[in-house]
Formats: sequence, structure tokens, C-alpha cells
Amino acid sequence: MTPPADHPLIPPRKIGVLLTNLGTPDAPDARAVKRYLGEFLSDRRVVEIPRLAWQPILRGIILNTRPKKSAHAYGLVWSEEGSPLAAITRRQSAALQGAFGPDVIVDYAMRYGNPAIADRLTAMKDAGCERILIAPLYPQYCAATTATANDKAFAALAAMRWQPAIRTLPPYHDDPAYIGALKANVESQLAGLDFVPDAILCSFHGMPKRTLELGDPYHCHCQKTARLLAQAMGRELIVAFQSRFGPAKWLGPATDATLEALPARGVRKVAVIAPGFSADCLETLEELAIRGRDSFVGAGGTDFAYLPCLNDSGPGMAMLRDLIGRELMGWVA
Ligand SMILES: C=CC1=C(C)c2cc3[nH]c(cc4nc(cc5[nH]c(cc1n2)c(C)c5CCC(=O)O)C(CCC(=O)O)=C4C)c(C)c3C=C
Ligand SMILES: [Fe+2]
Ligand SMILES: [Fe+2]
Repeated sequence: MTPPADHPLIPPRKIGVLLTNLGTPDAPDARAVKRYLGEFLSDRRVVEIPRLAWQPILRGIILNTRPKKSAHAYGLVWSEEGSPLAAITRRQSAALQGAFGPDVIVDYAMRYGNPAIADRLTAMKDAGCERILIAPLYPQYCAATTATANDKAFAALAAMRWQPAIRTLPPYHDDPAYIGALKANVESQLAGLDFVPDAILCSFHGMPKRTLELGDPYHCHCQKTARLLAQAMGRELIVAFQSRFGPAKWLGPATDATLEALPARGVRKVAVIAPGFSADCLETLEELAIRGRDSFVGAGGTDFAYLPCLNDSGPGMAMLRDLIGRELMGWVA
């Protein structure tokens, strides 16, 4: 990644890579979940309802009911390393550090909760990084995920007298490296199943339908990923959207209703994938792998498999090295 020592124009400079993801509570208990959800659901990029109307509902109802239920769900997927999302992001960061070597400092931070984006950016600057790539690990762009993670980084930079130079990793929903990694990951896991699925369900995190109407490209990015992956795999994929939150209309069809309807359509064996998540988390390990299975089997399905995300798998890390390495080349060429 470094230019030759005798490069005539650009002396070597320290480069930082900050992986960012959504965030997760510090512990699987109601107090920690309440703190996390309070920050998450107060983000106006996430809930686009005027503050005066939303905050009483959030503080008066949601934060008094949801944390206990969510803490129970987190408890079902929590590991010795902590929240799966945090543990996997940490491993992705360590693997990339190993791949790039000492001239690049790789770290990770969360949009909500810990480690905080401002703290890790400051640490990178203190370590001498004059150029920092901020890499939101969302393949599909959504203002509620990608833009808010970048906003948070820019807000931290706004407080610095001497800012590092910044790049952000673009969405990579249609990048051949991403589609190729998904195909390799899904096909190797399909080969290890003890049944042959009648169908593959591709579940993306949902968002309010209004957000699509306001011009957010997320829905189109999801559809394109699914189309390219289906083409690459040479088979059909059923697309659905999960995790509906609140009374508004969300993107459809809904994953839970789709899983319930599949057995009556003759699909008794299903494999579920979630290519929009770069790391397994509550939404995949609890909502899909536990509740999704219950819905499918309860409706008459016989075989169900949830296939894990790219995480820090071989194909997943090769893809991140490729995508991020390409961005860094602009700084060292
Ligand atoms: C991958 C893309 C994601 C989009 C787009 C997204 C939008 C979005 N989410 C909510 C509300 C909730 N999301 C929750 C969890 C959650 N969401 C994502 C990703 C996206 N969200 C992840 C990776 C996670 C899991 C975090 C973890 O700790 O594992 C939850 C909280 C979970 C709970 O309490 O049950 C809520 C609530 C909205 C409103 C939204 C809008 C566009
Ligand atoms: Fe979400
Ligand atoms: Fe969920």
C-alpha cells in the first residue's frame, strides 16, 4: 500500500481506516438497551417525525416498553465476546489491520454507543494519521445508516482545528467484489446443508416506504444486489424486507409474512440469507434464525437454514481488502 521510498512527489503519510457500523448495547440488559435505543431512535435520520411529536412517544411509551423485550432478545444471541455485531466488527478490523500492515492504522467505531466515532477519530489523529478513510459497512446506501454514520464523523471533524483529509467508502451494493463474495459464501454454506432448499429467501432490513418516496436509493440498491446475486448464482431469489418498526407503512413484502406463506406455495425447505448486513446481529440471529424459523416451521415448513453473513469469513475479508484497498490507492499512487 505504500509508495516506493524514492517516490518523487508524495512522501509516505500515515493513513487511517475507520470501519463504522450501527452500534449495539453494551450489555443485554434493559438499562443498557434503553440507553442505546434512546440514542438510536432520537436520530432524525432514522425517525423522520418532527421532534416535538416524536420525543413524547419515544420517551413516554417506546423506551418504557421495548428495552425489556429487546434485552431478552439480545440475551438469546449474546456471546462471550459480547454483542455479535460488536464482536464481528472487532474481528473484521483486526483482520484488515493484519492485511494492510503497519503503515495503515485500522480501527472501528459505532454510530450509536461504543466505541464512539469521535473517540476513535481522535485516537487516529493522535497516532499521526493525516488521511482517514471512513468506511460505513453498509453495502446498500440508506440515509438512516450510511449518511448518519458519516454525519457523526463529520461532526467530530468539525470540532478539530487541524483536520485530517477524509474519504468515505461509497456504497458497494453492485460491486463485483461484493457480489462474488456473497456468491462464494452462500454457495459454500448451501453445500454444507443436510437438505436441498426449494427456495432461497433474501431478506434485507426494511425502512419506511415514505423514505423511498422521498428519494432514498436504499430500496433500489437492495433490489439490484438481489438481481446481481441471482444472476451470478444462476437461480431465483425471493426478496423480502424485515424488522418493521412502528405503525407506518414499510417496504414490502415483509419477511415474516413471506416465511409464513411459503409452505402453502409448496416451499417446505428454505435457506435464508441477509446480504444487507455486513455482520450478523440481533436482526439476523434472533429475528431471522430464531423467530423466522418458528414462523416457517409453524406454517408447515420442514427444513430451515439461516446462512450467516460475510462477517470475517475468507470471502468477506478478501472483499473488504479489495474495496478499501482501491480507495487507499488514490492516496498512495
Ligand atoms: C442494514 C441496514 C439497516 C437499515 C436500513 C436500518 C433502518 C432502520 N432501523 C430502524 C429501527 C431499528 N433497527 C434495529 C436494529 C438494527 N438495525 C440494523 C440495520 C439497519 N437499520 C442493525 C444492524 C440492527 C441490529 C443492531 C444490533 O445490536 O445487533 C432496532 C433495534 C433492535 C430492537 O430493539 O429490537 C430498531 C428499533 C429504523 C426505524 C430504521 C429506519 C430507516
Ligand atoms: Fe435497523
Ligand atoms: Fe428486529
